[in-house]
Amino acid sequence: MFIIVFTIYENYSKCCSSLLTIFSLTINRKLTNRSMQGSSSSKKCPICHPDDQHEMGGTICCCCRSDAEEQEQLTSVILSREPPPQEQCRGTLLVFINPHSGKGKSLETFAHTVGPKLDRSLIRYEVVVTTGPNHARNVLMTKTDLGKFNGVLILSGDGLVFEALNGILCRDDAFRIFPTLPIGIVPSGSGNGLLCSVLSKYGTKMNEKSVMDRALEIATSPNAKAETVALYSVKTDSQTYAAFLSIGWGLMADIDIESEKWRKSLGHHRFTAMGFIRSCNLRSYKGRLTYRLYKPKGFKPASNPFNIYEKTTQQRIDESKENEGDTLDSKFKTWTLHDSDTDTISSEDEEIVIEDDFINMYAVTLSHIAADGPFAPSAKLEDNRIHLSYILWKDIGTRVDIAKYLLAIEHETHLDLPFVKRVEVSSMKLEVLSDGSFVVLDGEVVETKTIEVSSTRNNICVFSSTA
Ligand SMILES: Nc1ncnc2c1ncn2[C@@H]1O[C@H](COP(=O)(O)OP(=O)(O)OP(=O)(O)O)[C@@H](O)[C@H]1O
Repeated sequence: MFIIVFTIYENYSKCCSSLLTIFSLTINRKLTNRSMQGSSSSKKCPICHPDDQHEMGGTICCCCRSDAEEQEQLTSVILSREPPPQEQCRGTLLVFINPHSGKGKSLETFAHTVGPKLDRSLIRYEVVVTTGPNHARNVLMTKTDLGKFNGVLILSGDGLVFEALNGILCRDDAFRIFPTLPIGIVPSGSGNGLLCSVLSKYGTKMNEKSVMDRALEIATSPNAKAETVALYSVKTDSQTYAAFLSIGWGLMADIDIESEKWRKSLGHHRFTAMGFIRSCNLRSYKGRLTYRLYKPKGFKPASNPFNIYEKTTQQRIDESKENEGDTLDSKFKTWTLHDSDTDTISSEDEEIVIEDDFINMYAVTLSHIAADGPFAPSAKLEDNRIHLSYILWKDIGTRVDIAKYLLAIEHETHLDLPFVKRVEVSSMKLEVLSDGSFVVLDGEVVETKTIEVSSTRNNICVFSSTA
């Protein structure tokens, strides 16, 4: 009884705080609009004041301007900035801005904060404002001068990072580019697990402001460093992907995807609100999960931090070629799987198969999936093991257990609950045997009935600290 009351109370208070957030955002926007209206022109806006249309020359105020117009204006501010002189500049970034990510503030963040800071740091940039899904992917897939950049900066969430990496994966030089082209993130999306995992390693507090402040500092610093983050090979019914964060199916995947409609209004509170609804309306799904337990097999992953502006990507590629010699070139043509086919399979390496009714299956490769507590506290950036956890229908008592599980995630105690099974694996395969849920890879829905994930010895590099 206590738990029910407590659960309702906690969720109720969180819902209230979310409603307050919406309320304050609305008020804030109205106040901002009003103050801008007042200051912009003494003549009245012809849309706000249709009766005064006889008054010629009034400019349309910002609350009447469509989002598209606002975006166009911010884009032209960004594109018209004078770059620092080539001879003084420390390096160049390729920047992707998704104007619709999260609360839709990324253009504003770049125009007013990131751009001016990069200018002061003498860092040049080439900006791509993404016009829709696959824009960033196509640019990275086909760009012939990627080698001239010191890094890629992304103003969006994990979704655009995933898309960018999979654009690179389509290139012939993908496995040369991954470890030499650092990815920086300014958190503008609603899910920023990669950034939070990186920042938490250096003790940044996991709240929206601290994460944003630190991310801005690193993204615009001439002393920024990048370090290794493990990359995973994923095969679905029809495609191969590169992934860095998570594979979900069942409860948590549903919460993530079904709450997307509240992305703009609730921000990250959308997970709490949908979690509450879904634990009241619990569903289970039939599936077959096959995995192999992780063994280090002599692999010792390292962080390998380096200064981003000391060399361009091409210089880093050339340097690694010199150090390795041409004989190893084939290693950079495709994935280097952790469990190679040539390994002798011992009895401990055997695959374990579970066919059952699942409530949740969630596997992560990094510590954080969002800016709250870590989902897998023992996960390390460079380490290539997959932290798999799942809940079977037969193992839970009542649906209160699920509410307890969702609340426990915030307090980092979810993995200690008796009905949560967890294992560290080097490969896993999920076969979906009933409809109704989503298969979600790094926060993005993938249309498939089978998904196979393998640890690899490949890595990307991510902006992580300042010297
Ligand atoms: N201009 C655009 N309009 C609509 N979608 C876009 C645009 N540019 C990129 N996208 C797509 O939007 C998705 C952005 O996801 P991302 O995680 O970066 O942001 P987000 O706001 O946190 O989204 P989500 O909450 O869905 O994860 C990517 O899949 C990308 O392909």
